[in-house]
Amino acid sequence: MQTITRLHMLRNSAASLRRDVATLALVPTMGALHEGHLTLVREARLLADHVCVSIFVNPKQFGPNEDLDAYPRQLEADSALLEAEGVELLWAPSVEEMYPSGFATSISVAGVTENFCGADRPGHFDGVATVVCKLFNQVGPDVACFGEKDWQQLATIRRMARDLDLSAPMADRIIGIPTVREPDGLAMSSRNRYLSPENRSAAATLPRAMKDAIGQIEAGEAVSAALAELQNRLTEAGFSSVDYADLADADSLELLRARGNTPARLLVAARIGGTRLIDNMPVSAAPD
Ligand SMILES: Nc1ncnc2c1ncn2[C@@H]1O[C@H](COP(=O)(O)OP(=O)(O)OP(=O)(O)O)[C@@H](O)[C@H]1O
Ligand SMILES: CC(C)(CO)[C@@H](O)C(=O)[O-]
Ligand code: BAL
Repeated sequence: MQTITRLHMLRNSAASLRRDVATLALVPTMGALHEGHLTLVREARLLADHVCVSIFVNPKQFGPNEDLDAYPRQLEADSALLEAEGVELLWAPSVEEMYPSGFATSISVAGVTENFCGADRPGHFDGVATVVCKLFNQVGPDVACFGEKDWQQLATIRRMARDLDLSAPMADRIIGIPTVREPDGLAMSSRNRYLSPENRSAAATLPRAMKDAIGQIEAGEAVSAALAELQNRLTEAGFSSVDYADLADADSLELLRARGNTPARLLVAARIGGTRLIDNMPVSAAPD
């Protein structure tokens, strides 16, 4: 595996991997890799001849009081994991390489970013869209893989790719990979390592309570009652706040007050011991 930190070298290496008819998949990450990321890498391997993984802790998607400085950085350990997966290219630019002095452009996607993390983290999705557009242009992948764990992020990137007619990758080659979970159901996340053992065990209430709420909604119970019960269970388990717990149309992310006849998603963000956890799960459409 080649590790590259300078853009002119990336362009040569990515171009040479794509020579002939070979295809290239990109898996964008912020590092601190876990099985969720490695699952994306394995799926990417099935979709293209070569895989490039990017590791870049993107300052533009962190708010002023968020964990940019504390975010785990472990390039050597990550590199060894990727090497073992047979990844050909690791793109690990510095902040200066990604955002040279004078950098002045931002991509803003309306609509899908309006609620949920978009409302709680102002500017977050502008930062994500901007860096992902740059990563696409830098690497020029045929396909790119993202986790469904970050459902709103995936919807934002797909919207951007459609709206800007991106060709590397085409919007329909932006692939969502189902959330990889710990044995107790908690979605894997680099931020789980912030949790104390006590909070880590309480955190498993999140996916359990979400599943139960979905069961109630699918059985015909009022959405508001199911969501209220979900919030109570999180509070009882030791979550200090619930940033949001809502039902949305799975594609547009418009809020739904009742289960409709299109696929929906239950999305939750909640804090425990200072750590903000997010999760989302499908809610099937109501039968006609
Ligand atoms: N448990 C998971 N299952 C599937 N994909 C995942 C999982 N966790 C992260 N990903 C995906 O990996 C990619 C890189 O995510 P990132 O590096 O931010 O990791 P993360 O674990 O989500 O970190 P954070 O704790 O910052 O949210 C994203 O597309 C993300 O959706
Ligand atoms: C897509 C991403 C790599 C952009 O920085 C990041 O938001 C992430 O890791 O999910
Ligand atoms: N995986 C999402 C990246 C973030 O929370 O900034």
